[in-house]
Amino acid sequence: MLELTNLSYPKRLNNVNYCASAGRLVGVIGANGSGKSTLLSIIAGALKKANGEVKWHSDDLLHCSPSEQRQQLAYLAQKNEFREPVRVSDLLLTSQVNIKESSATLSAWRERSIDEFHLGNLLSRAITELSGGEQRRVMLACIYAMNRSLLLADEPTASLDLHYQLLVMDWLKAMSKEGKLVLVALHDLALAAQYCDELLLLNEGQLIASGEPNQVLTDTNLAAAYKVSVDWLCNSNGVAMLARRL
Ligand SMILES: Nc1ncnc2c1ncn2[C@@H]1O[C@H](COP(=O)(O)OP(=O)(O)OP(=O)(O)O)[C@@H](O)[C@H]1O
Repeated sequence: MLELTNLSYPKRLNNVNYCASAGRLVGVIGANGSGKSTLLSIIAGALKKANGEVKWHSDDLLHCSPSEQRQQLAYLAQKNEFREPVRVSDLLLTSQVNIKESSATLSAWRERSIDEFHLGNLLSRAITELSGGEQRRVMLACIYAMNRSLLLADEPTASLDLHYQLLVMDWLKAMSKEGKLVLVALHDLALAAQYCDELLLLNEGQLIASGEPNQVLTDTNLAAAYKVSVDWLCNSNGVAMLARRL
C-alpha cells in the first residue's frame, strides 16, 4: 500500500492525500505544469524537502537513504540527458547497482528486459548515438531490470512510436498484474482510459479527482483541468477521443 498524506511542495504541489494498493496501474494525469512530475519525483526521492508523508508498506520513503530507496522502487524520469557515450549494456548493469540480489538473478532480469524492449541489436551501441525513442526504450529496460515492487514512470510513452507506446502500456499493465504498484504520468487520455485501473487528476498542484477512469474523465473534470470537451469512441480494440478546446 502506498499512502500519500498531506504531500506538498512549495508552489508546485498542495496537500495531496491518496492511497493506492499493490497490483494497480494508476495513471497520473493533468495539464502541463499541473504537478505530475513533481509528484512522481518526490515519491522517487529525486526531489527533496517535500512536506507530508509518503509511506510504502511500513517505510517512510521521504526519509529513506538512496540505497534503501533502490530496494523499494524504480523510477523513470521525464527526461534523461546523456552526455557520455556509455554502452547500452553498461547502462543496464549500472541500473542494478546496489540491488541486493544474486548475480544470476540480476542477469536473468537483464536478459528479460533486453527481450521485452527488443534491445538485442542496440547493446553494444553508445546511448548518445541512439534516437530519442531508442534511448527511451533503453531507460524502460533499465527500470525493468531493477524489478522493484513500486514502479514510477513519468511519460514513458513520450517519443515512442505507436507500436512501442502500446508495448509499454501492455508491459506496465502486466507489471501491475504481477502485483507491483505502477504509477504512470500520461498525457494520452485515451491510453489512460484504456489501461489504467485508477487515475489521479492534478490541476495547479491540487488533486481534483481520483478513482476509476470513468469517474475521473468526466466532462466537468476535463473542462476544469484541460479546458477541453471530449467525445469518446470505444470498441473492443480500445479507446479513442476527439477533443476540442473550450
Ligand atoms: N525546477 C523547477 N523549479 C521551479 N519550478 C519548477 C521546476 N520544475 C517544475 N516547476 C514548476 O512546478 C509546477 C509543476 O511542474 P511539473 O513539472 O510537476 O508539471 P507536470 O504536470 O509534470 O507538467 P508537464 O506535463 O509539462 O510535464 C509548474 O508550475 C512548474 O513551472
